[in-house]
Amino acid sequence: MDLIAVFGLGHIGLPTAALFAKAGFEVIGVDINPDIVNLINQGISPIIEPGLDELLLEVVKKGKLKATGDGEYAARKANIMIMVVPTPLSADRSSDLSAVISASKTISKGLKKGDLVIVESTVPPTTCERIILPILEESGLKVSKDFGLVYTPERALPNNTLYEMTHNARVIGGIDEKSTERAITLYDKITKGEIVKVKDIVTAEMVKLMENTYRDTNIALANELAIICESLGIDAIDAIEAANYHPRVNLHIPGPGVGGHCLSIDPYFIVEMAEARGVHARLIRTARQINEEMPYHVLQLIKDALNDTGASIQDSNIGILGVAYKGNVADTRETPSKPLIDALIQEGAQVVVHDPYVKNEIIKAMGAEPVTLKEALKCDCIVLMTDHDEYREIEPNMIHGRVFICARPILQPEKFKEKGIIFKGVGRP
Ligand SMILES: NC(=O)c1ccc[n+]([C@@H]2O[C@H](COP(=O)([O-])OP(=O)(O)OC[C@H]3O[C@@H](n4cnc5c(N)ncnc54)[C@H](O)[C@@H]3O)[C@@H](O)[C@H]2O)c1
Ligand SMILES: CC(=O)N[C@@H]1[C@@H](OP(=O)(O)OP(=O)(O)OC[C@H]2O[C@@H](n3ccc(=O)[nH]c3=O)[C@H](O)[C@@H]2O)O[C@H](CO)[C@@H](O)[C@@H]1O
Repeated sequence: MDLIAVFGLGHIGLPTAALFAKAGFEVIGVDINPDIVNLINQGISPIIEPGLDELLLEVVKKGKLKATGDGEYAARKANIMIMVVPTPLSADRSSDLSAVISASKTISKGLKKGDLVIVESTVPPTTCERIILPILEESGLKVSKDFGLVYTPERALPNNTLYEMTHNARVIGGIDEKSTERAITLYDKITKGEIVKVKDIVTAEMVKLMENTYRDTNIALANELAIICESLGIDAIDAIEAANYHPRVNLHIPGPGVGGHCLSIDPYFIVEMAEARGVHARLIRTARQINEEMPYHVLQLIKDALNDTGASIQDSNIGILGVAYKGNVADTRETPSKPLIDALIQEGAQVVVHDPYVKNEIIKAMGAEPVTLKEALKCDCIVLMTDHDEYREIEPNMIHGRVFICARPILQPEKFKEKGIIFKGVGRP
């Protein structure tokens, strides 16, 4: 049986490694962070994800999954290498492929005849052929003749990762038929969903970006419609719900912006590649701009609501509910709460934060003071930014301040307004 090395033991790499280990493979997990390696070798997951704690403990106890910081050793031992390292944006919004380049160099040092390299990291189209392949060939081996190369996007939804990783359709595109077929046989061992073979590696890279761009663009549409509904004095959530009764309409949910390591980044990978070819991805770029401006729309709602009470941001304390990028996760990457907190602090507000999932040190690093929910609800102005389930239980009598800004449509405005609370929300009249 193939020995698999997974490079990058994060939100996607760790569940992937654990699932292959559970399927019976010997798996070596590689990570450059020694704390992550240590925790995993004790069977402790550094990531909060339903079902992962139990699965990890089981495969580590059985000796099926071992973590290491020594990538070269792992590459020499394994015959299948899966790359799931991060691909963030640089400050100028171009792709930062430094982790992909570094992992490719490590794999190249241990590459052997007959190996298969699989890329799962989300990358701009052509990255596998243009950047990863030449590094792998620095080994002296030739692709197709000596080793295989495949791109397969991961599309699991955080907070439902294990289910979606095994049940979603899996798209696979290889550098040649042999690579593709070998990857199909491999992923078939952990996939109950359909396996979709695409013609080439660039198509597979592009599929991933198209999916997230579709979602980001649709959320931008919902956000723009929400702002228009606010100006009309009508409830965008009611309107969207009614519109979605149409059999061919599926409007998304407006909110305070789009966060996470995927939707807020991946569309820029398309923009980057399009621009390099002289194509202007106008819609995709505009959608990003609309979503990135949403935290400042929330800021305006706060200002307007405080103004209604004769107060201002400078003399108010603000309680933010939620800094995770979405409900019921601990991930704060690209969270819309961060630009809002920055803007509030810059305008002189006292900012406290409650988040049941996010560690206090992460909240402090954002420049805010972590507090309990009870304390946050005592603030002059409360701003609900994340749709954690816990916040769905908030009742008007739990609130001490007069202003409640609800950036997610998870509470009924009327209930709060009836009690004299100034309630404003994205898309709410
Ligand atoms: N998080 C998601 O929901 C999701 C879903 C689908 C695809 N993706 C893509 O998967 C990739 C990984 O995302 P993630 O959310 O798992 O990231 P993550 O930050 O949670 O994990 C990445 C891990 O890789 C490690 N790492 C960095 N450089 C390394 C190197 N050179 N060698 C070995 N390990 C290294 C880091 O220490 C970290 O533990 C990204 O390209 C992302 O776009 C993410
Ligand atoms: C195409 C798709 O489904 N891709 C998924 C996505 O996972 P994700 O967790 O990043 O996705 P979302 O849940 O969409 O959240 C993103 C942000 O958008 C906000 N949002 C969402 C819906 C809405 O109607 N209104 C909103 O405002 C939400 O609060 C949050 O900030 O990318 C992963 C990595 O590539 C994929 O693997 C995974 O399949």
